[in-house]
Amino acid sequence: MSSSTVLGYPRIGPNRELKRALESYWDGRTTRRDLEEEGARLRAATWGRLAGLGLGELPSNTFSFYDQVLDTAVLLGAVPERYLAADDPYFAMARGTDGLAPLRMTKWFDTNYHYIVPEIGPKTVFTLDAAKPLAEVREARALGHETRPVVVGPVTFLSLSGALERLEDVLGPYEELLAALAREEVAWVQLDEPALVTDLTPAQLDAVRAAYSRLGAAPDRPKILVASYFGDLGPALPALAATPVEGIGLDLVRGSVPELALDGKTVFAGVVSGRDVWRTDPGRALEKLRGVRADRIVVSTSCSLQHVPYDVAAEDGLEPALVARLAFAEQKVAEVVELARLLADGAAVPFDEAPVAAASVSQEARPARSPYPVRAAAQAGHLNLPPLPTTTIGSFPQTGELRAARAGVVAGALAEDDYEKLVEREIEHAIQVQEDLGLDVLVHGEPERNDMVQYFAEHLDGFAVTKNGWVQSYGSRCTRPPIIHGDVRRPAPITVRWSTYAQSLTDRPVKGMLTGPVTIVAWSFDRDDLPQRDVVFQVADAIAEEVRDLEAAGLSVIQVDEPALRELLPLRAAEQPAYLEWAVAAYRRATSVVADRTQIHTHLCYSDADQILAAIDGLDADVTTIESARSGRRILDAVSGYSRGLGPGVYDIHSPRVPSADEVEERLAATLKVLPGDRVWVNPDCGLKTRTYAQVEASLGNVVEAARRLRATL
Ligand SMILES: Nc1nc2c(c(=O)[nH]1)N[C@@H](CNc1ccc(C(=O)N[C@@H](CCC(=O)N[C@@H](CCC(=O)N[C@@H](CCC(=O)O)C(=O)O)C(=O)O)C(=O)O)cc1)CN2
Ligand code: MET
Ligand SMILES: [Zn+2]
Repeated sequence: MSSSTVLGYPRIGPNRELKRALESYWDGRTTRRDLEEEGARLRAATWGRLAGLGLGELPSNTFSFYDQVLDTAVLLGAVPERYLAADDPYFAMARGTDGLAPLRMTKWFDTNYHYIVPEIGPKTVFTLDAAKPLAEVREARALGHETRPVVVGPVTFLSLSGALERLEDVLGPYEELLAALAREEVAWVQLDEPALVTDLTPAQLDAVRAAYSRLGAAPDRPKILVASYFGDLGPALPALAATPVEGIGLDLVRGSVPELALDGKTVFAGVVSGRDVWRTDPGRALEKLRGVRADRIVVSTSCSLQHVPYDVAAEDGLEPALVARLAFAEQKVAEVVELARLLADGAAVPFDEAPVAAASVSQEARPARSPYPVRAAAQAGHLNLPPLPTTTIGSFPQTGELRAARAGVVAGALAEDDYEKLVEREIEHAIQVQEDLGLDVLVHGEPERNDMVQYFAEHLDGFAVTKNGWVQSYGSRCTRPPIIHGDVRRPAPITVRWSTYAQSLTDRPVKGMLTGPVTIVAWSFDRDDLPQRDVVFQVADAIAEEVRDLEAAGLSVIQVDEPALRELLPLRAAEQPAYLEWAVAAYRRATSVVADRTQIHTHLCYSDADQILAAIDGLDADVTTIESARSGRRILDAVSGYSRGLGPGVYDIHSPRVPSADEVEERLAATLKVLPGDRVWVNPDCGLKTRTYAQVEASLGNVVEAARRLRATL
């Protein structure tokens, strides 16, 4: 007999109820109690929905007020001492307070979800605090649902914390957790181990064996499901199979059906993708399910559904032909249930005719730009910038007025013309602020954009956008990833009118501002009938047209952002060089169309730029701005001697804190120790859209001041 389950479910709420509850609590408009109550309502609604759809086994503890890795740190008692005195230590770790920087945040594997990086030192004492998973189990039970609590497993938790050597110390609390769940008469627990699909070091592989041999030997415990996802387990599969754990979760969408017979195990077979929005072909899924050799099969999703929106039924603006191909979380749950039924019935289901499209990508090679020194000289003559030029990453604060106005246009309550006038006023304001502050290369501030990817998707053929397809990116922040369903083309210029309007207001250079092809595809749901590379190249050609038009319209500096370049890096090292080669080629295809005197900037965030430095160099941008404020030394060491313009961020924009001029000066001085003064740019870590104008003006004022002080010393 087969059953059905999902590894996790979205938690932001079908109408972003959690986002609103969090932000009103953070603003002091509601209490912690109100927030808890909203959380309970959302969990109850999710369990009710999953049970109503006929799902066999329900997960719990997949809800979080901020992030599941942070929740696991709390579960293990790994709360750094300095946060304990805060009013709300949990959110102090996640977001910081006036006097306290938050913990670092970074990307969850190759997704656009961000987790909080636990801070674990040699002295961190692990003590179990199982309140949250126990409370969720009881809460669900009171509603009539038995559940399988989900917790990040020890190997992934410690690998992401850079503290694998603490394995022995952390296993005690995990054992106590198992015992507590056993006392609660919980049948199964799910330990998430996505780190096992990456290239494991011998130490990590030993850790897998040690951890699951020991937890498997615990006397009183629920059955253990070790859930892997985002790829194949590789050598971790036989290692796990040799331990006493009862269940192994396999991603059979990214990974393949293993040869190994998993005798004595239950396989949670992830045949419904948690990473895309396409319906599952039942014929193919059944073939995979029938290929799995195990004692028992539970039909499942490839990973948590937290990476897809709630419900296709909430969309009324999409083409019916597209809707027929789509499955969001609700629809995916129904698919899992139906596949379990078909498998149990031994039904014969034919394959869909998989449509295989032909890529309409021109393969014509573009001439490379002149060597950097030639370009640099042409640009210096043309732009006439001071040493240590100051700039920003592109976005200025997205005001409530702008958001409300966009909502008004969508609702038909505000005329397009009035909206565009508002955007122009916003640009005038941003330019005025930058001139007053004395910045050197200005931006228009991106007020016309709801999001740096969705905005482009709305103006390109081949993309569909949703009204309510929100997916959590971090904390209360969400995106609506566009859906790529056809060949990408640019029917008309997109940003030119806003950039030229901004340039018309000032004598200083304004940077045109575009999102790069890799990032546009990475933060969209990709089509499933073309290789990703071909789709990225189509987008690159569309962006190249925009770059050409911006140059022709008189913009001398054009930034093409690629913050997701690192994100799409395959998890297995063997696949990385091929990816980096085409990703870099796509970027050059988008940007190599300009004259020498036009300066191309790129921007990447996230602190592990050092891992792909060769690729960043390969982009061949004249100026690269990167995040570095929270990982300063390491990044500076990595980029020392970089041969083109570089702007390591001088302050962290994720926090409302205003950096002092002294602090910025110190960072700049450190940068000048490793990079020649004529190459260094001065800028924040990333865009300013999540900040307020008051914060931005104060911070940038200090940045300009620090740059001036240091210029005097060059
Ligand atoms: N796609 C993407 N991924 C990214 C980033 C990014 O900028 N974009 N940055 C990095 C960090 N991730 C981020 C993800 C989201 C946001 C963010 O600010 N999201 C906004 C939503 C942006 C948006 O789509 N805004 C729309 C809709 C805004 C909205 O909520 N409107 C209200 C109505 C308007 C009102 O009265 O306020 C509603 O629908 O209820 C708009 O401005 O038009 C949010 O969650 O608040 C920031 C960073 C990495 N990944
Ligand atoms: C996540 S990277 C953001 C780049 C974009 N130009 C901005 O300033 O918001
Ligand atoms: Zn950024």
